[in-house]
Amino acid sequence: MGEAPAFIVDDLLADCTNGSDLKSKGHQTVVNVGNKIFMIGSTDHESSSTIVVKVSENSTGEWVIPVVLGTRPKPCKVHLAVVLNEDRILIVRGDSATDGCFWFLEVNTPFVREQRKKFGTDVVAWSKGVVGDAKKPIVISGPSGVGKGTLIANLMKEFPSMFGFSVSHTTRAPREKEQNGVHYHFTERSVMEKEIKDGKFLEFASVHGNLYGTSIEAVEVVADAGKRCILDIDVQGARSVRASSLEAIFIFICPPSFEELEKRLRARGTETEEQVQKRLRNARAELEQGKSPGLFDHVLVNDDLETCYASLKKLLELDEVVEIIHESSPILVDLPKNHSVSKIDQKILITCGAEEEASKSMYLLDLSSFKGGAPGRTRGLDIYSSDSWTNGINEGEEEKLQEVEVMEDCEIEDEGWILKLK
Ligand SMILES: Nc1ncnc2c1ncn2[C@@H]1O[C@H](COP(=O)(O)OP(=O)(O)OP(=O)(O)O)[C@@H](O)[C@H]1O
Ligand SMILES: Nc1nc2c(ncn2[C@@H]2O[C@H](COP(=O)(O)O)[C@@H](O)[C@H]2O)c(=O)[nH]1
Repeated sequence: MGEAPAFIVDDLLADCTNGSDLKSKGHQTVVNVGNKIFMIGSTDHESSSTIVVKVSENSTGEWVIPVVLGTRPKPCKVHLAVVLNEDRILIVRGDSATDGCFWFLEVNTPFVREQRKKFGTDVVAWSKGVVGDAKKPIVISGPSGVGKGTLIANLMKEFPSMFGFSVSHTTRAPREKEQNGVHYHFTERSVMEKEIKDGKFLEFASVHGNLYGTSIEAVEVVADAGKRCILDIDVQGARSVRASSLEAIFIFICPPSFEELEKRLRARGTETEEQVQKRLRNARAELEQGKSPGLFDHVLVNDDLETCYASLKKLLELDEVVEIIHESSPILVDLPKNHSVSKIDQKILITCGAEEEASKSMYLLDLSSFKGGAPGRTRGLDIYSSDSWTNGINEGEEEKLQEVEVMEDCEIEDEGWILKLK
């Protein structure tokens, strides 16, 4: 039997208050997860550009605003909320195309639990849902001067619509041809330290005397553009990403010899002698760490550039790919206030329009193979509209879905914030 969905406060208010002024309080949903209640949405008196989250312990009834991580969805006229696996809440925004429609509010995932310890307070994290199975991000590491940037530039040039570069933050000064926002976000140390403290970074490390880091946004921007993200980060960063929930492919690039590495670094001519010495000292340690068991999935030796690039393309299964740019046409989920939702296993059926309406439409959201999550996107969602939804549902499940109780009677207490099941 499926779980009951969250309560849509607006709808409940409409059902239960017979037009009292409680109805005018913006759109919020209230959901119970474990011993906590989450209010998601905004009220008329909250002029926020994003959906607000409040949390209350069941026992206290007092609302607090938790630390909210990740890019947040903008408020919308109507949304629905469904608790999934007791650790995240699915939010379906009513007025967006599928690429901005599905959001996950993580309330007790491993990432959130880890952040809660770090902040010493309640933490929730947003992760945008991505329809379809976007390919895993690629982490490329290796000592300075080995040719990571050159290999990445080749990939981006040959497959511009397939790959996007994760633009890191750094406190180092820009080189002559480097552009802010393209090669790096060049940042003051104090600003970057504050942003790290605020949880904006997926990973960061002190590298050759400067601070470098990948913001969550840098990775999300690439995913939003429908591209596969490439991260050029040092071994410490790769270790942090490995420990995070971002599922990626980890590739280590080695030089053919230490002498050749030194030659390339000097020939590049971007560092002072002192900096070259420092980078070479660090390179010895990085080459050792590159061998750490379980850290890298692939090791490539960049001796001849063309050969190494061909090997990189082969392991990314691009050796026989010719880039074709095609536009996808997303399904538009038009979620009116008048909707209902049912859940069975990992499938969510959204019915728009009243039962008796001839024009009612249905969407089936299949979450059975979702992956990833905060920090970053939740990938692998499938959506079927009423014309095609039987494609996404197994034999017998259609009947089971219809058995699910959609709404239950409720009582409103405390101006509609706390809802009690009868
Ligand atoms: N296979 C190769 N053979 C010879 N030179 C190479 C090869 N690959 C890259 N180079 C050259 O080596 C220099 C360093 O390359 P690149 O800047 O790509 O290294 P990197 O690993 O990105 O360094 P960093 O980590 O410092 O950013 C560049 O001048 C580049 O043109
Ligand atoms: N941990 C991270 N390392 C990063 C990041 N961005 C770049 N790097 C690594 O720093 C060194 C030096 O880079 P350079 O541009 O100053 O030559 C190199 O190994 C990069 O891979 C990051 O966001 N996080």
